[in-house]
Amino acid sequence: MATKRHSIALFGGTFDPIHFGHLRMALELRQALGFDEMRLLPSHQPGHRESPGVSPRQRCQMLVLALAGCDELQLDERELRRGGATYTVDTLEELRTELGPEVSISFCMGLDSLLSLHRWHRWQSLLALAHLVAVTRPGWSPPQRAKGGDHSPLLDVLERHRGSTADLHGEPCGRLVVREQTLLPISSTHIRQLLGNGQSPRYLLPAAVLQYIEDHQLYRKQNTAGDR
Ligand SMILES: Nc1ncnc2c1ncn2[C@@H]1O[C@H](COP(=O)(O)OP(=O)(O)OP(=O)(O)O)[C@@H](O)[C@H]1O
Ligand SMILES: O=C(O)c1ccc[n+]([C@@H]2O[C@H](COP(=O)([O-])O)[C@@H](O)[C@H]2O)c1
Repeated sequence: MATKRHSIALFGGTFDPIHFGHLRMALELRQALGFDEMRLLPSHQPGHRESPGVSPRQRCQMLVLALAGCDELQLDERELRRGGATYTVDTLEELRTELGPEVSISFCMGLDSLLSLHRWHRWQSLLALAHLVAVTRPGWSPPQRAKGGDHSPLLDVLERHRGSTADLHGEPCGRLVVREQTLLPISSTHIRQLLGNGQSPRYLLPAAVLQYIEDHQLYRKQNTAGDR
């Protein structure tokens, strides 16, 4: 029978800005899957999408405010410290070197992120470094092979590595767990749109984060560059 080893979960994102959807997902995952640590991991410069509208430092400050007083979630700033284009495989390699081969590392994401995994930098190396945990989000269905369906490298890998919650604790890496969880229908895009239209995103994100956005006049229509 598998023994429980120290387990660290990472929840990576652009967090532009952080909102209650991210925070609830991270907290519920930690509670439901029994991770010893759950770290929010803001990316520096996502290689796969448009540059965020505010600076990495500002996104990080909003995370600090969002996590204040919460012992169950931590902030991991390594991607911001590393700078440059952010690739998850680099982060996992760095962590694996730091933590050694036995600690369980799980990289958590929404299902929308999992569906584009085959476009991530060196994606085939990810499961040799960590487990992947994907949470279903309204409007997205888990990947499925069509009857007599095409060859899909992503589906092949996902099927081969499918595992259970127990595997996340019994093994250090190499399993994919897809978990159904009620997700709050909130997105950073919607929050940015509200602010851009002069409307309040109140109740979608922590009050301290909204106060920071207002104090620094972020996400206004004319403000797209931030203070990089
Ligand atoms: N409402 C939500 N509940 C749970 N997870 C979410 C939610 N929104 C995004 N996520 C997940 O959080 C991670 C980081 O997402 P990201 O920072 O891009 O947030 P977002 O709200 O999707 O932003 P944007 O609208 O700018 O794309 C991704 O894995 C994504 O699937
Ligand atoms: O490494 C990659 O190529 C890669 C491509 C897309 C997304 N990611 C990571 O997935 C996480 C969620 O991304 P996003 O764009 O939804 O914020 C975040 O930690 C990104 O760094 C990583």
